[in-house]
Amino acid sequence: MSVSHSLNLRLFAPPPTAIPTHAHQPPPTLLLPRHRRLPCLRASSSPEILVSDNNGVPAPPSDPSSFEVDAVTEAELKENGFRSTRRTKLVCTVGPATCGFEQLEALAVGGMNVARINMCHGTREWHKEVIDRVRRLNHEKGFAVAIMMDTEGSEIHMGDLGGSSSVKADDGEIWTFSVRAFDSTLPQHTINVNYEGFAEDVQVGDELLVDGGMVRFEVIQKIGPDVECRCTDPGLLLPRANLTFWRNGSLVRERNAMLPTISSKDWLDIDFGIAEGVDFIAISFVKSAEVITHLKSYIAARSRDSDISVIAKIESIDSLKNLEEIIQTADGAMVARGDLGAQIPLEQVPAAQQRIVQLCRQLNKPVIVASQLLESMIEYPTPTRAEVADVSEAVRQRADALMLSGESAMGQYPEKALTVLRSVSLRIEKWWREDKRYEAMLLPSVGSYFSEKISEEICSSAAKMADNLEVDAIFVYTKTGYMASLLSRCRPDCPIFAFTTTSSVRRHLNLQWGLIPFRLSFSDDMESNLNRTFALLKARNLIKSGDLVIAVSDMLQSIQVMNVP
Ligand SMILES: Nc1ncnc2c1ncn2[C@@H]1O[C@H](COP(=O)(O)OP(=O)(O)OP(=O)(O)O)[C@@H](O)[C@H]1O
Ligand SMILES: CC(=O)C(=O)O
Ligand SMILES: [K+]
Ligand SMILES: [Mg+2]
Repeated sequence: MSVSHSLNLRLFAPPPTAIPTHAHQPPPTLLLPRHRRLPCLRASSSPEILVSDNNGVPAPPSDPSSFEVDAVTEAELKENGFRSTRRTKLVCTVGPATCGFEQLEALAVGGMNVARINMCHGTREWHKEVIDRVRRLNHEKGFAVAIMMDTEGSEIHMGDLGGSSSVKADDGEIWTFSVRAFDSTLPQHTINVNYEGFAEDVQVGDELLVDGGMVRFEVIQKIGPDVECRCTDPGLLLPRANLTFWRNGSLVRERNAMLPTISSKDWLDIDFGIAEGVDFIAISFVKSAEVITHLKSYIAARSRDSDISVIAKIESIDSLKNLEEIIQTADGAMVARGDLGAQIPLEQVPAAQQRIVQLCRQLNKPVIVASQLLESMIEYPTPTRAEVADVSEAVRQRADALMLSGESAMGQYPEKALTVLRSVSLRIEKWWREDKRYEAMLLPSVGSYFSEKISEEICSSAAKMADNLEVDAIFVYTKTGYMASLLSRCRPDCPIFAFTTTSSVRRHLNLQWGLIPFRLSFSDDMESNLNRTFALLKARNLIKSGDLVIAVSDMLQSIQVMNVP
């Protein structure tokens, strides 16, 4: 059976026949089976994976076989079929444990969708090498791994540990926190602090928290630029770990509230990110929406055709206060639980996470849940049960992406940690589909223009139809990626194949839930696009005759339901 039904909603150029221009108007036109009327394009003998340009430059539209999908997606689709592809996306922080080409390749093969570089650590030259390697990987192997640059932000943190990757602080030990610049090696039990005003601001009796309480000290004495502290909660000190100090049970933040969100060093890093053409810039310690607006206009002025997305990291009390407008202004958000847990009581972090994830979905912005998902795997090859439960909860909340930090940057088992994220995501997604455990979420309209509202209606209808008809996949043809994001937002049961014309949009879509992005040069003629896609996918055994597909497009604003011929 090869049946196709189509509903076309055209806003700007209505053809002579009566075509409804509004969802509330007369019933959709049901056209006759399409593929009987159409010659199916023959698949070229073996359509090559088009090597990615990786700078967002579309492939020449004249190339008829231009089609880009990575080997891992391809293998996954072939092995397990559409239904069991992973919907939750995975972000890996790249550090000394994973910066080599083979290590990066292993992560890409393991499911890394986005590589994060943290400008708190390493030099720009180091980061440039990582970016170049990821680019090469995309170029040579057809991956679409996006690059996210994370700014340092101007919070108080420790310095490097004189070359050590970590140092143990034991109970009762006396450590010196100092703003002095030591020119040779650090004296024993001494930690550098980056903030000049540190010794002035802290008081004897204050509690000093490293990484939000992973290690705790009590301030016992101030001697000029040095602050002597006693370790009260032992643990591992990591280079450049964040520091907060607490007095009478509250966070002391008058001083660091004066520090700018984007420091002068951050601006240089941002210039670097723009020059390198990273896909996402994640801004640490965002306090208000203004800083996002400011950064976006800076990026726009610096690179006119840049499509760098700005991700707001929610990791401070102020960001929670201004949450809605921050998310509204940004292109996405990160639940940065590491620092967030240092600013609000730990028991409030889960509720904050749930609120941020829900709000992002309502506002149609991708959201990443980050930090300590598999913290114990920095040292051990298996996660704790509690960590698996935490990952499951983030997947169940249907966050767009999960992120590894220390686990992939400097841990001993980066690939194993990624495997855990992948297998837990797959299992929970399956459980949730089979048991229909999700609560329906009210998704308010987000578009400002009528055409955007039509797109929203089309996508929510298509997603609902896909669930009710149990289709195998939704195909979306989208130049900007907007229609794909609207479909992803509906979190349908089936995967969404997103066909887009540029590598840059393809990489951006790689952060969003349920999207399998392909680069394909297509035309405004949906019938020929569909036939070409079917031919290309069939030639690679990615789909087969009879698969039920819903296709939508942002050029035509249409919905079509059909069996693959
Ligand atoms: N480029 C790098 N070079 C060296 N070490 C790194 C690098 N990136 C990360 N790390 C190590 O991995 C750990 C965890 O990384 P992560 O990106 O979470 O940093 P973080 O310092 O906790 O800051 P943030 O709050 O920005 O996440 C770091 O504390 C650091 O020890
Ligand atoms: C990711 C990050 O910055 C944090 O958790 O603090
Ligand atoms: K950072
Ligand atoms: Mg942080």
